[in-house]
Amino acid sequence: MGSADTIPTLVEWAGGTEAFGRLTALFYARVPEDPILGPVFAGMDPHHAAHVAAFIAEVFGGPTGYTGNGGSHRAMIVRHMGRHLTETQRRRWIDMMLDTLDEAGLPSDPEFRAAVVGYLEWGTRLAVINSADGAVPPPEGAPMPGWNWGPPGGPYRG
Ligand code: HEM
Repeated sequence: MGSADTIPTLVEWAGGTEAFGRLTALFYARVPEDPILGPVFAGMDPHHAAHVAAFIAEVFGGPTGYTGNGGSHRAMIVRHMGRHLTETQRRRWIDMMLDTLDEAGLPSDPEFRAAVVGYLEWGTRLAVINSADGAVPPPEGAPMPGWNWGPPGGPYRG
């Protein structure tokens, strides 16, 4: 974690990539029993939770655990294409993710949660758009998105 005069990345503030591993493991363990999300993720890759954790941690300023293992921004988008995700499914995904952030013990301070919610709104709405007919994937080599603290600028430390 950054010293008092440096701004930590969102991953550092959360306690490292492992915190996101905890989050997605809990989330995707629950998904099969959910009446709305269960069918969407039927046949999910067994490594799905770990891949999503690596992706989010990389976006949040952590190590290159997704692109360093063959993933890319484009590959992630392609995984959503043709799935025709609905607003109901998106909303359920984000609602469950917000509950799981609490259960997995990720930081609950206003600055961290504002940044995370902003990202989840952005990312889930893009997932829906990219899952619709006619979506065009980004080019090979398109950079991973990066997310940071946004307007609050960093965690509040008194
Ligand atoms: C911020 C939001 C999201 C992120 C960061 C994200 C991330 C990812 C990633 C990284 C993959 C590829 C995993 C791999 O490489 O194996 C993936 C696949 C997938 N995502 Fe998302 N996703 C998001 C939102 C959503 C939403 C809202 C839905 C549905 C309601 C969804 C449904 C799926 C499905 C069905 C797959 C394929 C799973 C499989 O068959 O293995 N995603 N997502």
